[in-house]
Parts: sequence; C-alpha cells; structure tokens
Amino acid sequence: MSTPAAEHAPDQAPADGVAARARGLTKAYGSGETTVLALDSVDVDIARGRFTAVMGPSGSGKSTLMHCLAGLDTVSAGQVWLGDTEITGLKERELTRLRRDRIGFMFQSFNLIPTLNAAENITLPMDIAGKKPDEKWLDQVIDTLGLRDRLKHRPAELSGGQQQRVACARALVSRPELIFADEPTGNLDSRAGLEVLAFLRQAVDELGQTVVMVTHDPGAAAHSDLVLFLGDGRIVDEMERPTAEAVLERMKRFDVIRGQVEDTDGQE
Ligand SMILES: Nc1ncnc2c1ncn2[C@@H]1O[C@H](COP(=O)(O)OP(=O)(O)OP(=O)(O)O)[C@@H](O)[C@H]1O
Repeated sequence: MSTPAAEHAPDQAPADGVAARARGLTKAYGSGETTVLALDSVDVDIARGRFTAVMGPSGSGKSTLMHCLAGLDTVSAGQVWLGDTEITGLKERELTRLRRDRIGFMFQSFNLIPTLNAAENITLPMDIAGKKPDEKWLDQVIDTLGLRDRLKHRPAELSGGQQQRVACARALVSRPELIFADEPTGNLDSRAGLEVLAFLRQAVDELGQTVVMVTHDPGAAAHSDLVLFLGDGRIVDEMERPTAEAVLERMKRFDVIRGQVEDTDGQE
C-alpha cells in the first residue's frame, strides 16, 4: 500500500505487519543531462504474509524498486527498511549478511548451480552461511513444492518448471522475511508458469511467507493479493484482489497515455 509522498518523515520505522518499507525512495542513474530518474520519491509498504505484484511498462522502475528494497542497489535519496532494520546506510558486508539471512530470491533464469543436485541447490545458501536447515520445515517445503522424487537430480535433468520449483524451495528454506521474485515465470511455458505461481501462492497462504513479484504478465499478477503499478518511477495505482482482465485493462491505460505523448511529440 502506498501513501502520498507528502507524508515523509525522517524516520518511520515500520510496525509489525510491514515486511519492507520505503519512504521517499529515489534512484537516479548517471549525472548531468544524462540523468535517468528510475525511482522518483516512492513511498511503499509491503504487507507481511501477503503476495504483492509489481507491474508497469518497460523502464518504469520495477527492477530498480525491487533491487533497492532488497539492498542489491544503493539509493540516491530516501529510506528503506527490511522489518525494523533500516538498510539504507548499511555497509556492503552488513547488506550481504542481511540478504543472505533475511531475504529469498527467485530470478527468471533460475540461477541454480549445474553441478549440484536439487537437494544441494536448495540448501546451498544455508550451507554457505554455515547454518543447518530446520529439517521439518525443509521437508514441508520439499513436499509443498512436489520435489521429493527429484532431489537427486541435477538441474539439467529437470524441466524448467521443476528447476524454478527448486529455486523457489531454495528461496524458502531459510524462512526469509521476504521473497523477491523477478519475472519468475518469464522462462517457463504457461503450464509450468502456472504451477510456479500456484506454489508461490501456497507459500503465502500455507507457509505464511511474504512474496514480492515483478512481472509483465497480467495472468501472473492475478495470483497476487495486491498489484502495485509503477509509471515513470512512481507508484501510480494499486489494485486489491486483481483479476487478469482488470490488470490488462489497467496496463492498456499506460499505452493510451504513451500514445498520447507520442502524438503530441509528433505534432511539434
Ligand atoms: N544501471 C543502470 N544505468 C543507467 N540506467 C539504468 C540502469 N538500470 C536501470 N536504468 C534505467 O532506469 C529506468 C528504470 O529501469 P528498470 O530496469 O528498473 O525498469 P523496469 O520497469 O524493470 O523495466 P523492464 O520491464 O524493461 O525490465 C530505465 O529508464 C532504465 O533505462
């Protein structure tokens, strides 16, 4: 849920129900005349235990928002919190630890290690952190994702959908406060994509996880509880309990605005 930019206060650490918060989040790339304002004073609260989708035209700032919320990118101005930890201002080492311990990631290109089997890929982040996974939770994640009979397979021996399920299990295994999924269905056929979305939905509903997903696909966004629409680096709209049709209609309005701008440009 976004709030008007005018409400900035210097310090607004979030309450319990908020997994991540940004206030006045601004990100500029480049300098001088070539500056691109990728995020323009964004205020956003990501509700805990919910599935939030981020949509918007190409270049509207979706990935930048996700990267800044996840501490993968520095901000130009504003504040970001993960839970009650303000991450803006943390040193790279602290950010690395925070990402490792408190955030799960899923990417379009699964990012699995080809020489490790599914089970090893799932527990890799915890192994690197020198931590033992909670066996009961690990079992639950593996069963929820239907990976029990695939654990000894290497990524090349798995379908795209199965590989993304392994990536999903890897993101879930440490019970992160937040899972960021960047186009998780982008490389999958529609059936495998639907399967992965259903698992993300289950992770929220049955395992109590919090998921933020960037997507271009209105059908994918329809699996979320709330869609945030970005336009030119600002949150311009949001939609609760989205349907694919309603999201598609909303996205078409960006095209109309863009068309009008192009028409005006053409008249000059
Ligand atoms: N490293 C960078 N250097 C310069 N400009 C950048 C960089 N990363 C992003 N941008 C610019 O910032 C703006 C927002 O980019 P971003 O990738 O966040 O958009 P997006 O909505 O995720 O786009 P897409 O849907 O195409 O992935 C764009 O104008 C982009 O060109």
